[in-house]
Amino acid sequence: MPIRIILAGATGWVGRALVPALAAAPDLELVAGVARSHAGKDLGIALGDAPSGVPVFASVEEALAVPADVLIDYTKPGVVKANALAALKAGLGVVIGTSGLGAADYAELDAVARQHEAGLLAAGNFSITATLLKRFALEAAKYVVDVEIIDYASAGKLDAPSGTGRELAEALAEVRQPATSRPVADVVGVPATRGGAFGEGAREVRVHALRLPSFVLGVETIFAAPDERLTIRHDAGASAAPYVAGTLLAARKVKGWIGVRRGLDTLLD
Ligand SMILES: NC(=O)C1=CN([C@@H]2O[C@H](COP(=O)(O)OP(=O)(O)OC[C@H]3O[C@@H](n4cnc5c(N)ncnc54)[C@H](O)[C@@H]3O)[C@@H](O)[C@H]2O)C=CC1
Ligand SMILES: O=C(O)C1=N[C@H](C(=O)O)C[C@H](O)C1
Repeated sequence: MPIRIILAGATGWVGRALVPALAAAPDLELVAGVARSHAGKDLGIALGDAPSGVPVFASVEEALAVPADVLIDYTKPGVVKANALAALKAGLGVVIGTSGLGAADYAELDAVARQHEAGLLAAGNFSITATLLKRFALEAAKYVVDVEIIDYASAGKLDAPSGTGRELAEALAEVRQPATSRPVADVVGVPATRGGAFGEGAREVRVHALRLPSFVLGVETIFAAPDERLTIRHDAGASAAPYVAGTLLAARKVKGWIGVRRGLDTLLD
């Protein structure tokens, strides 16, 4: 029997790239979409295609009336947590692509997921190359003490840092060695220019978020030692294609554990 999927954000940039991929996957079945502006319509028609038989609801709460196994969420930072909580409480597995949540949110979601014996996979970036950046950066942090992150995105992006940059910073803060840079409390001038911090004390990781026209999403991880530097950088292109395969992989796997996992890297060998 196929895994039944509710897709929140079904008419968005990523959502509309997932719809045909779900339709082409024999082991997955899209049973409902969520998109406030198209509620009550057939999803195929909402996307300008032939009727698909998939209903569109205004909220995840309403869509949960349709029997389903997994919620995929690509909506907005302000709504994703409530969507995930509703789905976990209904016993669904949850796949989160939406950015904006951090370690404290995921700790809360983990408690609810365990209470309801459900799994959740959140990835700041479902593309394979961005996932490799995280893997390589975590490896580099074993050998190089100092690291900071630059997070580039479009002028209109709601959240800062990006989901990609935040997941990377939080993961690096878990494994990095204490920085050699001057503590921010000792900085003369405008300390905020040293960026936002994830983690504690000298092990915190500083993220510098740029929001400018022409960028989609880029994350630059800069490791430095005396007289040398290593830069590991990922740049997203203009289409949502790179996120599709990773999202579907997560939807296939997420019923296989209880609690929260963060990062597509947790599903790779
Ligand atoms: N993890 C990853 O690999 C990626 C994550 N993202 C993140 O995914 C999120 C969505 O990105 P896009 O598709 O570009 O956004 P978008 O703005 O194109 O689409 C958002 C969708 O959410 C729906 N929506 C908005 N508010 C809603 C609500 N209250 N209830 C239900 N649906 C609602 C909209 O109708 C729309 O269909 C962003 O946070 C973005 O940063 C984007 C690309 C890749
Ligand atoms: O908002 C976007 O566009 C993107 N957001 C994701 C993030 O917040 O990391 C990543 C994706 O490449 C594009």
